[in-house]
Amino acid sequence: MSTPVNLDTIRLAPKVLLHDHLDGGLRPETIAELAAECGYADLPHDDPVALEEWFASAADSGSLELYLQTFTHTVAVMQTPEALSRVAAECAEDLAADGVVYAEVRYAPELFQERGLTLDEIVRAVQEGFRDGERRAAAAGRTIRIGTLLCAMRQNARSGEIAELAVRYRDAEVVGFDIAGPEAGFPPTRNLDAFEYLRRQNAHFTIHAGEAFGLPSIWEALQHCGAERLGHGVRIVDDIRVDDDGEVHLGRLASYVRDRRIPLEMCPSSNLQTGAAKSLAEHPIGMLARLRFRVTVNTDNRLMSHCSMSGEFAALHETFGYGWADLQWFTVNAMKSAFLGFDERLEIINDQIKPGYAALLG
Ligand SMILES: O=c1[nH]cnc2c1ncn2[C@H]1C[C@H](O)[C@@H](CO)O1
Ligand SMILES: [Zn+2]
Repeated sequence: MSTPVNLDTIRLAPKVLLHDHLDGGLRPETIAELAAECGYADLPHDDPVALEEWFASAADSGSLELYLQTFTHTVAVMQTPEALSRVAAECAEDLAADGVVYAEVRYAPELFQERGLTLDEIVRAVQEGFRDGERRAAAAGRTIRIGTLLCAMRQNARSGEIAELAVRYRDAEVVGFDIAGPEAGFPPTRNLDAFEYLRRQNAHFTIHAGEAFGLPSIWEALQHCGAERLGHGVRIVDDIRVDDDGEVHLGRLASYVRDRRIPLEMCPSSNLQTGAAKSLAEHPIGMLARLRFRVTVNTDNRLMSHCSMSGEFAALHETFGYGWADLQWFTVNAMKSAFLGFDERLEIINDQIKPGYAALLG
């Protein structure tokens, strides 16, 4: 008999997460402790419970720009190697405890240089933290593997340096590159040199696009920059028309995205906060999944968006009625789209994902 689908059982299901920001997923207690240790006095609250509520409500702003302002406080307490390693280790532990078996976690190294760390010191500290967290998760009976994506911030002009950094650490579990930050006014083509360099290096990258800005940003990300995946990509629905009789028409860009199986890193809770979608029921993920786009489900920022991978799956189950077969489909989509080698992706699909869902399906 099939196991009922609810938050507790979803936690047991193997899950894959491709879009999660390291500086968007700190434990509130850790923020409070790190702030006290490093003398950061500008936290809106010292109490972790109040802090947790503050992040979720401040991020629930209706605009990406306001949402991003909340990161000032997490970034402020992540300026030493010890703090970076701790945050990374806890991230791995928390994801593993939620049943995530493979995650790609991203962050922008350039944000952690306020106290003089070099980019290499930052990457090494985070990688050590992830390895430590993977070991601690294993000791607690959970298997997780974390790949890292390095982000360049769209509003800065350091994408070349960060792309080189990602390539330098490609054999140390840095699996790719991304650009993040405010979308309007900062088209991805500003970073063309970095993307061309990455392509010459046969390196992987995704681009935040089609979140706060429409189709032109998706088109540029794919056709000018060569992105392999789209961070969010929700606005692709602007190129899909549904007639009154229900007939669906895909424009050229939407067709391209679906035909080429371009993975969409969709982050429903985050999109509700930034105004990219009005409600989960109206979120384009429903239509895009129905049309069999390569949809993946992600958290974006577990702290600001007050969510978890299991929570996102549970909300989708409640809103769209998705069952285990659908949740497995999202998970396999994500694993197929990961920036890990083909053989390693296949191993996780065959050894962890399929048996995990088979047991739940009964
Ligand atoms: O959803 C997002 N869109 C664009 N940028 C984002 C989003 N979530 C987080 N960021 C930014 C803020 C972080 O400081 C940075 C790197 O993780 O990425
Ligand atoms: Zn993001």
